[in-house]
Amino acid sequence: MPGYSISQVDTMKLCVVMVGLPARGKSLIARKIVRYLSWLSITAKSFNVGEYRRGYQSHPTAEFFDDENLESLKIRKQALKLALDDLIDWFNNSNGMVGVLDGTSMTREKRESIYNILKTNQIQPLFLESFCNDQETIMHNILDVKMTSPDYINDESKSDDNKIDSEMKINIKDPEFIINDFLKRISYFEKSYEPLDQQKDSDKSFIKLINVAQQIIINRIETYLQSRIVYFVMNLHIKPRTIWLSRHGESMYNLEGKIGGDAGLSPRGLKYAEKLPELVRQSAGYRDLTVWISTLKRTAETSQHLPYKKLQWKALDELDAGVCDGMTYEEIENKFPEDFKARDDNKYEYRYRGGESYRDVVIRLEPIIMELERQENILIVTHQAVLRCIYAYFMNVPQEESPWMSIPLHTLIKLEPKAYGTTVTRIKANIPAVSTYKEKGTSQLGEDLTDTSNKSKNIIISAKEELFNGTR
Ligand SMILES: Nc1ncnc2c1ncn2[C@@H]1O[C@H](COP(=O)(O)OP(=O)(O)OP(=O)(O)O)[C@@H](O)[C@H]1O
Repeated sequence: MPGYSISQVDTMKLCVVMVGLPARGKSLIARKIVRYLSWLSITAKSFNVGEYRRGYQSHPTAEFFDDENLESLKIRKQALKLALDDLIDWFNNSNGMVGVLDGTSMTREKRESIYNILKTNQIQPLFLESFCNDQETIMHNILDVKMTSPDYINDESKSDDNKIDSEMKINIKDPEFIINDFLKRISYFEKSYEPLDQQKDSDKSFIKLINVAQQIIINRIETYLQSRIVYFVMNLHIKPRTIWLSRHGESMYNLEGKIGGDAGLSPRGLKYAEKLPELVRQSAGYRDLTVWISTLKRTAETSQHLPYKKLQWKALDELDAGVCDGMTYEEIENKFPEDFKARDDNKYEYRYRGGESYRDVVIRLEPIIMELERQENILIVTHQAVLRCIYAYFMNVPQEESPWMSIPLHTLIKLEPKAYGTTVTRIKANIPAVSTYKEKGTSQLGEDLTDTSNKSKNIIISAKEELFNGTR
């Protein structure tokens, strides 16, 4: 049986309607909401109105966004209509639960019309405005994401450079042009912008983020799902940060092929613990960071030489194998053959007798993810299954694939979340360890490194690699 999840709490379809001027982080927030909800098994999808508009006008200059330009106004209205149509289709035909309409929804009149269309289709609207008047943040955002926006960058697949150049009559890669053009675009939007207002919009459910999360106004938050979204967006920040992930060093149980338990480290595991501070220093420099470990001995031993503040989290403990705790996979296959097969068939949902499933682990990790969103530089030393779940959140790995990802021992993984993706670097310690990877359909441990057909297993392996030799 799948565990309890927030997806079962509200049955109502919900549409988050983004509101705000360009370069206010709307798309970024929209994508993060979708990633967070999908990780919690809530079917979510974002519909970006700009992408629909690009179907008609791929490289517009600022004047395209002038409301007095009737020709382009028609195109913009059409793009919004197509995005809304697709969103409603998705709710009706793909069991959608939370859709995000990622446009600007500048005026009260436009929002009212979106509100009515959604209500007619039994979809609950939740407006989410990112309001920002801090010029430094706006300029940072333009430099961060708009210099590489498809609006300004030539799409190779269209390969008609001359046409685009003549349409825009500019050098599309000129940064100064992009900044000025984008600022002009914003000024056109400003002419009609009507921010959400506590009095005028008092009948609507809305969240208003002011200057990232300096101030937050919420209005008519009525359902559990809405309140989860409020809580999530409240915790987002835009400061640069890095997250390092490491499994504990090789344990005595790992050597014996046993799962679970609370064993200490093997001699090679202890060597990894000794090398870890150097590995981290090499990657983090002199940044201050906090180390999060589980309550199990092997993570405490692994982190013992790290010269940083440490926090223990029960939620970071390894997936509970219930009655199979302390057994080898071979023993499990002999003693519980049906369970062994059931787990291979659906590893995400399978719950060990008296223990946990991956889904259960995800649910207990939610506070960890929330806290990670709030924090800056964190190193997490934890266990294979837990690490897979955390990695899946940052890298948007689908549930059916995440339990099969390969995360080897004695390897430090560096995640750098950026505006539109996360950079991964894998740093090997060069200290041998057993493989604890179990392929589907066998009880033997070890990876077939020549087999490149298993997409999920290779997700982490394909990350950029850095071999650490301690001499750099
Ligand atoms: N709450 C926020 N307020 C201001 N900036 C933010 C916020 N959240 C994220 N950002 C920043 O916004 C940038 C991403 O901008 P994004 O493209 O998502 O803006 P947008 O509002 O969707 O713009 P457009 O309307 O042109 O599509 C990133 O640099 C990110 O750091």
